[in-house]
Formats: sequence, C-alpha cells, structure tokens
Amino acid sequence: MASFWSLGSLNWNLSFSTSGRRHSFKQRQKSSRKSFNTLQYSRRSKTQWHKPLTNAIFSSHFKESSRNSEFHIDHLVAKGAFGVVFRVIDKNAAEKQQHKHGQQENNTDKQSSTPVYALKVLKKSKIISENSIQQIKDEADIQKLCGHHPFIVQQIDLWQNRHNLHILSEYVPNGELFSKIANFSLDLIRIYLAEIALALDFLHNAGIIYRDAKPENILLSADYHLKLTDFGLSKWLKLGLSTKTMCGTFQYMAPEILRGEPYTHSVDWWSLGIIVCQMFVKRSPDIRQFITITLPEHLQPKDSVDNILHSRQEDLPEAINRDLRDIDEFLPEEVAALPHEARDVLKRLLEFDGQKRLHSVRALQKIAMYKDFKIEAKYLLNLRPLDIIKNDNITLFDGDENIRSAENNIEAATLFQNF
Ligand SMILES: Nc1ncnc2c1ncn2[C@@H]1O[C@H](COP(=O)(O)OP(=O)(O)OP(=O)(O)O)[C@@H](O)[C@H]1O
Repeated sequence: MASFWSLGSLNWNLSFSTSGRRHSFKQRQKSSRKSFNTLQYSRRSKTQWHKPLTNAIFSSHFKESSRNSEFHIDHLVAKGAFGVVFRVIDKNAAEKQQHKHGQQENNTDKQSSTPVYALKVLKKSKIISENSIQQIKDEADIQKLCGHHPFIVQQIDLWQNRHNLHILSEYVPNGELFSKIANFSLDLIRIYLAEIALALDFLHNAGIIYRDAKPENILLSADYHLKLTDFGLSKWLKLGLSTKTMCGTFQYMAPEILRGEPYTHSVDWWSLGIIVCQMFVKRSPDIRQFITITLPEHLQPKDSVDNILHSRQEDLPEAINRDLRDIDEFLPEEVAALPHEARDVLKRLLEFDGQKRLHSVRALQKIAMYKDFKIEAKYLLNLRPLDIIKNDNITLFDGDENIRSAENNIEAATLFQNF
C-alpha cells in the first residue's frame, strides 16, 4: 500500500490522503443516485423475498453460491476503498498438490506450485451507499472481457455472499511497480512503457477508457513483466468519443480533466507520461504551476477522498489555466539531462493539448525510443526484464516482509472473519 511513499523523492503529492479509494476519486453522478432511489422504493414495496434483496441487485454478475469455504486466507495484500484484497490458497488444489508431493522433502518446489489467487472482497452496503452498483458491474465486465491480455490481470471468478462481493483474480506476486523498483534504466523503461501502452491501447480499442493509470495499479508478475489491475474507474467509451465525469488520481490526471472539460481516451496516455517521468527522474511534473486548482475550504488536500465523492457539483475543484509556452517549463529540471529519446517520449505523452498528445501504440512505435524495437506482446514477453534489472545493477526491494508479518496475518484473518 505504501508504494507511493517508497519513491521518496517524488516531491509533489496533490493526492488526497485517504482511507478510502486510495487517492482516486469520482464525481458522484445524478443518474446513479436515481437508481439508488429506485432501489429503496422496491425495498419498501416488496413484502416477501427468499433471498436478500442485495443478492438480486448483484446476481447478474456475481453468482450466489459463495466459494469462500474453498479458500484459505494466506495474508492481507491491501485495503482499498470498498473492501480488501487477500492472497488466498485454493484448499482443494493445495491438498491434491500435497498429496502429489507426498514423500517429497523439497519445500521450495511445493511452495512455488501452490495454487494462489488474489481475492478482492467488497462490502455491498458500501457499494450501494456510494451509488456504485453500476460501476462495480462495469469493473467486473471489463476485467472479464480484457483479462486475457498478457499485460492485464486476469479475472477468474465472481461470487457473492450475504454482505460481500468477491472478485477472484490471478495473483501477481511481485507487488506494485514502485514498491520493488526505485531506479529504472532506459532499457527497462522502454519495456515497461511498451507493456502498459499495449494494455491501454487494447482497452481503448475495446471501447474502454481506463482513467486510473498509476504505479499502484501496475503490478509486477513473477518474471517482472507488468500487469494492469483495478478497473474501478474504467468506463465503456467508444474510441473517438468523449466523456466529462471528473475522476482519477490528482497527480496523474490530465489537464483537460482538471479543467473540467470533456476528455477522450488520450487522458490515459497523459497518466502514462507521468508514470514514465517518475521512472526516469523519480519526480512528477508539477501541474499546479499551470492549472490552479481551488478547492472549497472544507475540501483541502489533506481531506479524505470520501469528502470529494460526496461533494456537490459546485464544490468540485475550480481550475484556472496559465498558458504553457514551453513544455520544458513544466517538466522537472532533471529531464534536461536525459537522453534525447527519453525527453522526446515525455514531451509527446505530456502534451497539454489532448488532441495533439501521443495516443496510440502505432504512434509510439514511430518515435526514436522504439527504433529497432517491436511494440508487440509476443516480442516483449520474449524479453527478460530480470536480466536487464541484473545487468543494469537495479536494486530490487523485498516488499514481502511486511505482508508476511504475523501481525498482518492476524489482521487478515480478523478482517475476513468480519466480512
Ligand atoms: N491480482 C492481484 N495480485 C496481487 N496484488 C493485487 C492484485 N489485485 C490487487 N492487488 C493489490 O491490492 C491493491 C488494491 O487493489 P485494487 O486497486 O484492485 O483495489 P481497490 O479497492 O480498487 O483499491 P484502490 O482503492 O486503491 O483503488 C493493488 O494496488 C495491489 O497492490
């Protein structure tokens, strides 16, 4: 969870400290409030039902036979806005495996083939009270449709019990992008930028805008390739169309979103530009110099995102533009010392004008950084990021110690029991 802070020298944090949706926020929509009223009405009007009403609300997407008893909770991975993520072990498969290994003494082998998954558990009551029913269904649909992509986390199953929704996904074992790696070489960035670009381009072509690209949602697989997760702010939107709901994580939000203007899929490429800039120089550009966001007094950045979620339209940040004469004014000064192809890619991704911004894999392929390099999944998967990490003397942090602490395991068990 603390990956943001592991990049200690990131000097600007306009994100909002939050116990809720970590640093992300979404403006409440009138339409979803309406659906909540409808829900309350039907709750009153119906006198008898066999299953809890909340089951019916979600049953189109989350099957009603809970699979909770099939899994051991191994440990708590993260706490999110609506619930928690656990690392779980499939009991049956683990038993079969143990049986198979029978007399074998080699513990390492047994462990490496343990059938583990990520289980996201979300509180129905919170989803209903936040008017996020459709959002959670879209999240489930989108991950289901796109999870077969090599750089997107695959969804395995969805179910519910009386109080919670469950999303079972493949477990991505090496944590969030910046919790393991703090220094990135040009060769490593070239691979990682290409992998996330492919994932975003795939989503866009499937008629989805992602809207929450940030290091916390980019996970490192066993062989240190990347996987995009968390479709909580994604929305169905055909390529070429625009939308205007103000949402995202401040530090990664494109200028047009901050200005409250209609925006397109190119906002995801802006966020990618911010992430790439962090990889190159360990700092984010400071958009506050160019867009002054004036929050109402009761909504200062220290406040929880929940406050913003609940705010009325007129309470939302007001953005005032200052003209940008040269992109170098905006980028951190360390960028000037980077090689030409690195500066070039940053300038193209962090183009203030959403229409002029680089916004496709095809365009990315044409720039200097990708000369003699194929931005294709097959090509990338044949590369070995771990070799580059070793060759370029990049330090890997062991983020697992915390996760495996006894305290964490007790907290996980208690949390799960209470769910
Ligand atoms: N499949 C997975 N494998 C390993 N870790 C995961 C997986 N899915 C999620 N996580 C971890 O759990 C964190 C929270 O997951 P996710 O973003 O899906 O939940 P959320 O409730 O939407 O959180 P947030 O409020 O931060 O957006 C991720 O940032 C990541 O560290």
